[in-house]
Amino acid sequence: MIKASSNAAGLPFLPANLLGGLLCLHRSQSKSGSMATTTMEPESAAETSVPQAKTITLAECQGHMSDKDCWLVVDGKVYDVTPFLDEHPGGFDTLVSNSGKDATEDFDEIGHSRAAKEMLAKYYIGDYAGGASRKASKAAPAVSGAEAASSTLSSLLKALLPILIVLAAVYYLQLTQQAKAAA
Ligand code: HEM
Repeated sequence: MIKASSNAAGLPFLPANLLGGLLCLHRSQSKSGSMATTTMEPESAAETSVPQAKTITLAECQGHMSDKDCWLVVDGKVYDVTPFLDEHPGGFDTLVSNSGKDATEDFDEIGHSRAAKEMLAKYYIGDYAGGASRKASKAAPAVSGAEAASSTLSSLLKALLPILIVLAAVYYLQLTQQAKAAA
């Protein structure tokens, strides 16, 4: 049985301690979650840097936005589609107008065939420094089990918090009534 203690103002410590403990637990969980991410980063960077892909920034891509020199980004990768401009069944202008930016959304919206997706490899020149594009960033949370577990715990605590506050209030009222009855 857990006993409640009182401070100088006669307030019971138990609910506050209970809540405080839970909040600390929550905080330490989030901290360990972020620590895990930072400590794991160099490892995964080392793993991915083995093939030594060139990283290309958005600014670099923006220097290649003409019908003579055309770079675009699809799914976190940069493609120099200059030799393909005249062959593109969707027209060279669609490629030029999608150059110098992340064209993933437009590329996907067209519903390009598997053959078209396989053609991409022919024009690959490096990885996009702007980070994973829409498709890649959607897939990322699914593979991170630790992050998913941490967010589940976080939402569980958020759901429990109002209940704990109500319980603490009821408990406090009971104690004050008992104190009044005893007086
Ligand atoms: C490097 C990137 C790209 C490659 C290799 C590529 C390749 C192709 C190929 C092979 C087709 C023929 C249809 C198919 O097989 O799906 C096609 C059609 C098409 N593409 Fe692309 N494409 C690229 C980027 C883009 C982008 C960024 C757009 C922007 C909207 C675009 C718009 C279109 C359109 C409108 C068609 C015609 C679809 C139709 O007539 O039904 N493409 N593309």
